[in-house]
Amino acid sequence: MTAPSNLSSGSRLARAVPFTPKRLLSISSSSSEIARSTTPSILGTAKKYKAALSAESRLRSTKNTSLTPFPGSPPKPSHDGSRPKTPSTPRGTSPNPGLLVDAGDMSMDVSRVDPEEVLVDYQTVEPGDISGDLDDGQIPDYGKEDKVLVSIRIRPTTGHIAWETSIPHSIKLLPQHAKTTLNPPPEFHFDEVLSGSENRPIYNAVARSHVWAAMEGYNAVIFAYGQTASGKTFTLSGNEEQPGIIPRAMKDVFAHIRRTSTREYLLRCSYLEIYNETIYDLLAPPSVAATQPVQIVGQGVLAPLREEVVTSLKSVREVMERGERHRRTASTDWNERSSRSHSVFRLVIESRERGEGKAEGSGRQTPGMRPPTPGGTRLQTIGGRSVQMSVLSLIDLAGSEKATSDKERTREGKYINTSLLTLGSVIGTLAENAGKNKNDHVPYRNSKLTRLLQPSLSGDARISVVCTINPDVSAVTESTSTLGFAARIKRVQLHAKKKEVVDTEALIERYRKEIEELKEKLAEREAEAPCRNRRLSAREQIDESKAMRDLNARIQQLTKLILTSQSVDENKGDESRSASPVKVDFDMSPYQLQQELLAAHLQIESQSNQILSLEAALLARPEISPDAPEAEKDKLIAEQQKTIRELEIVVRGYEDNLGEPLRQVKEDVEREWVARLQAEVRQREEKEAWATELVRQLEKEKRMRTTLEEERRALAAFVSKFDALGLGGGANLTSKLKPAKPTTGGATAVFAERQQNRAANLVSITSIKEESPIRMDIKNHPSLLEQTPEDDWSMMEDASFEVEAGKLKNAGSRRAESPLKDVLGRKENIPL
Ligand SMILES: Nc1ncnc2c1ncn2[C@@H]1O[C@H](COP(=O)(O)OP(=O)(O)OP(=O)(O)O)[C@@H](O)[C@H]1O
Repeated sequence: MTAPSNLSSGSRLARAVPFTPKRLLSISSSSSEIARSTTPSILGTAKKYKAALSAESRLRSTKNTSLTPFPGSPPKPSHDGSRPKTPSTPRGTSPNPGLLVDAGDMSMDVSRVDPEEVLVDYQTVEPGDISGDLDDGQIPDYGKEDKVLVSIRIRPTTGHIAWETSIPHSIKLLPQHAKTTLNPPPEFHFDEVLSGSENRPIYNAVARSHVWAAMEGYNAVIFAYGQTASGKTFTLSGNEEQPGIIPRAMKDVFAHIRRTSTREYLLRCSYLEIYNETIYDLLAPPSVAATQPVQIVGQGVLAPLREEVVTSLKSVREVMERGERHRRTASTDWNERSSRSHSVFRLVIESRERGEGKAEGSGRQTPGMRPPTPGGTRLQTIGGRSVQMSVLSLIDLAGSEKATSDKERTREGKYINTSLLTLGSVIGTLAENAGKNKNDHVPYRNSKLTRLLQPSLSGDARISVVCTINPDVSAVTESTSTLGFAARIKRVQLHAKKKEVVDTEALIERYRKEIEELKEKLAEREAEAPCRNRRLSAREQIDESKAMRDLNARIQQLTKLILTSQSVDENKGDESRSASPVKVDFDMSPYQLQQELLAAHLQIESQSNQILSLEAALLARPEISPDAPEAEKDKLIAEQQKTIRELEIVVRGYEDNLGEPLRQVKEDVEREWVARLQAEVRQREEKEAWATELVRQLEKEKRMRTTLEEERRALAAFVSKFDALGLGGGANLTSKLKPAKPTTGGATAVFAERQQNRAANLVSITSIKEESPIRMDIKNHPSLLEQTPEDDWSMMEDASFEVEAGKLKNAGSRRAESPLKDVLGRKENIPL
């Protein structure tokens, strides 16, 4: 299906909506004097909502039955001049004094009423509150819990349409309207793409699931975003014929209560606007609102903020009407009644299970006794019935716009555009963080709007966004920008959780009761155990003891839970806290925040230590409550004494039967091993002494061998010299001197004799070795003199090192008288 047919078939299109910007009555717009009453209140739907309106409201609704004039048609002049003036006129000087009186008369300020008296349940909802097309009996599907529900609403136009839509999910710019023909224009896909002037399908598609989620305990936010005059207010507020999301949501709230017979509700609403970066309370008397702007004091916590308790659709209507009257709207070049501020309608829904009868005597406290913390629950947790709390926020953003011909409007437009730009960059960063799993800084603080939305945008709410666009060719740039915003917010990740405040005292009481019951059961089983075990098979006995162990484990677990709940209770201060208790003040300096964080860390640490020591103390103490009967205490003491006696017997038996023999064995073993160790040490010392001696001898013999070698060489030189001189006989000398021939008794003979002596010496050394303490077959081994120092010593086994000290000594002394020494001693006799 294509857009033109679709868009032009909208039910309201018979009354074509010219969208071309027009200067509207420049005098009235510039003077900011257009009465608000020219626009019918969205709540002026007396015919549709059956509940009766107050006389005051009726009077107003009869005045305001005319439809919103479409841009282009001249605004109706103010009849009574009661319209609150646009910003140039302070709100406190509203010319309608009746408004101030109304505010006081009709209000049910939550701080002045007893919440227990204004509870709503299925019995108190009037059938008229839920009649009509909403109560169709279908409970909506909540959709994707972790994603923002993003829908596009295309307003009808009589102009030339630039967009092609494939209802219900996609929209694409017609190629001929694209800035460049290089790339085909992108196709955008959303959860819903809707058109036409019917508000009911819009509500069902984009809001109903979120309203129900809020009733079930989730925070929910529904907001409209788009260019000025694209239909945001029409979508959220609607008109008499086409009530928008807010009135339909309120009707659905009561429809939900009507069909939930098990719970009772406390509903309170507030209405505020952000105008030129200041938050104003639309429900406070204008003089108060003007002088005391609302501050954001913590995550989603606003003060001072008037909250009105509502008990019926009629009361919601009255409250909303009051707020609507105070909203700032003005005629601009594009919209006859343009919202000049962002408006936020909040409904705080608290609920708990319905109890039996009234709350008297059930622990409830009179209002005022315990002042509620800002952002905390008003409803008390009674008798273990926890309180669920959620906030439904319905936000009509001001529209982005170009500079107008009016100075005041241009100034407002700057603020509007800046806060929308900040919203865009916050959404962009959140989308980026979600897509790339990053944690980049999100600039929430750059505008009041984003600060207000921070808890929701951080993921603590279910969010539905309706992006309204004008499909006209003249608005392609703005519509493309709106679709870009819609595409980005679709990527934001949510993780909204139900908020529940638990009545810890009741919980602890419940745990205590369960422990008592379990202990009784355990005692019964233990008492029966002796005779029962005789009857049971081995298998059954195992099962039985497992069951006992399970009972014990459950008792331990419950006792731990009591401790944890108690410590939570001690820390909760003066008010039951919600499950999301962290309230950070945005205006704190980083240093203050650091200090807070440090203090919180220390507190957590000391608490966990406390829990651990308490657990240990609990485990160590006998399992009996202090207020138990004396007989029970005596019984426990007797049992403990019996256990101690048994343990003593066991210990004595151990001593008698095992202690003594074990000691003897130990002593024997010790004695034996000490003797062995000493022997080993002795042997090792002896081996070391022998090795040292051996090394010493080796060195000595090496020296002797060197001396002998030198002597042999000297002798040989002497002999050859001697023979050369012919002194030894037998040698033919050719010299004049004619040396004598060596004779048989000459030097050669002396040399031969000396060689013989040397051999004899060697034999005598060998004989010394035979007496060595080393038991080895020395005949088959070379003597130390014939060995080089590098020779392998490893052939000497340990066994051969049995030292006989005497032999070693003798050998030593004999070696001192070795014949080698004779040879050396006779060296000087050798003729040179
Ligand atoms: N879907 C629609 N069907 C019929 N009329 C519509 C539709 N959408 C918007 N209009 C009409 O167009 C005019 C401008 O709409 P509206 O005031 O809701 O725009 P807006 O986006 O809230 O503008 P602003 O940002 O300036 O407040 C109104 O007269 C409204 O009745």
